[in-house]
Amino acid sequence: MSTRASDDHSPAAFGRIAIIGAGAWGTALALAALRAGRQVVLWAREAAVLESVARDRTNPFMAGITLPPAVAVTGALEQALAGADLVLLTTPSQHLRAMAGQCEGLLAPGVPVVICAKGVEAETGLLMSEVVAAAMPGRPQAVLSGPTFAAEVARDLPTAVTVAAAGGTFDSSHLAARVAVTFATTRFRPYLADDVIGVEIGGAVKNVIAIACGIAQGRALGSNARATLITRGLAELTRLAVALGARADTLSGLAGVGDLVLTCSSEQSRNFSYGKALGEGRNPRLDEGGPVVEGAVNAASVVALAGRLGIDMPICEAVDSVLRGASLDRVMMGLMTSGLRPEPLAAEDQVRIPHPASRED
Ligand SMILES: NC(=O)c1ccc[n+]([C@@H]2O[C@H](COP(=O)([O-])OP(=O)(O)OC[C@H]3O[C@@H](n4cnc5c(N)ncnc54)[C@H](O)[C@@H]3O)[C@@H](O)[C@H]2O)c1
Ligand SMILES: O=P(O)(O)OC[C@H](O)CO
Repeated sequence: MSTRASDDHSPAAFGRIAIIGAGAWGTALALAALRAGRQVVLWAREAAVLESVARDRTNPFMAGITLPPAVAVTGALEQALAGADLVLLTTPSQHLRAMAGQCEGLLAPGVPVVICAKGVEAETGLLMSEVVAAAMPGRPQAVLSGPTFAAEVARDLPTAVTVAAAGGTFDSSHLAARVAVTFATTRFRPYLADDVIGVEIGGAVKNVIAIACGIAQGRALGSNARATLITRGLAELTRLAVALGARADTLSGLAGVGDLVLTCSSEQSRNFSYGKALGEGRNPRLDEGGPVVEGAVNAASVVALAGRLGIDMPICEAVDSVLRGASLDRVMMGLMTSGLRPEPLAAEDQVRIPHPASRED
């Protein structure tokens, strides 16, 4: 049984949490909040989820877990938000704007939201925090990210996350600090950050890199290839984050390296598994209404965002090309034979030596 971590100087925890989106992540976070002693209402969009919960307290998005009666589940958004003092937005990235807009019309002023989706909006190239700022003007917001397979959180396996919110020192009124104490237990440990952009870019881009690692796995390219993709993937997401105003060291934290390593190393990851299927020469389907594969949905928007900023992201570009139908072997050859360059981030744009095996340099 988990116990709540608190002390006399703790920021005030939020008491009643509305979780908007009963996919795997919303379901897992509902259990985490309940274990931390909070009242929880989970909003489900699908009739099939509501029927399944009514029948035997299970959720098709989270196999093998029985929801305790204390997690209230409803299909009525107004009911879910009534009396909430904190709202978690757990819908996938491309639906966040619409859900945030619906919530805004129903939610009391000043109630903060926590963004739990990882991605970049396809139509606008905006980060999730920017989407929410547009859909919920002036509303306090935080981002929760990090290495978190929902199924492990649901089973109460030890997990650490990053909670980021803007605003200087983490005093007791800081939103990140309040969200952290709301969720902290002996099995779920939040860390605080104020670099919202860095945290968001880590979560959005690692999904694309995980597809590349899955492809390498499916192609049996070996462990060296995977370590290279993770390391050079980190260089890519750090470059993009810094260009957007983030701090490079944020990307060495849980929401950067932590999530990148997790997602790039495990078939539990939907992004990694999707890439593996591609690498094996299969044609995996992205089912409307099925489990979300954010990297496949977001590769093009990450590449477009990087392009607008003039940031070189060869691995993300390679994944985007493969998703558009380019030959895997040609794309891999392109990655291996691009110009030779220094490794440290700070110097890598300064020198580019033509690769002897490439006719394009
Ligand atoms: N599953 C995880 O392990 C995990 C962990 C951390 C973060 N996340 C992130 O959380 C977000 C949600 O992922 P998930 O794993 O809970 O999803 P999921 O694949 O388990 O479920 C799909 C979700 O999409 C929702 N959905 C489908 N169509 C919709 C629409 N038109 N409008 C609104 N909602 C719609 C469904 O209701 C459901 O909540 C993603 O951005 C994901 O990257 C997931
Ligand atoms: O299963 P994935 O690939 O969507 O990854 C889930 C989480 O983002 C891991 O932190």
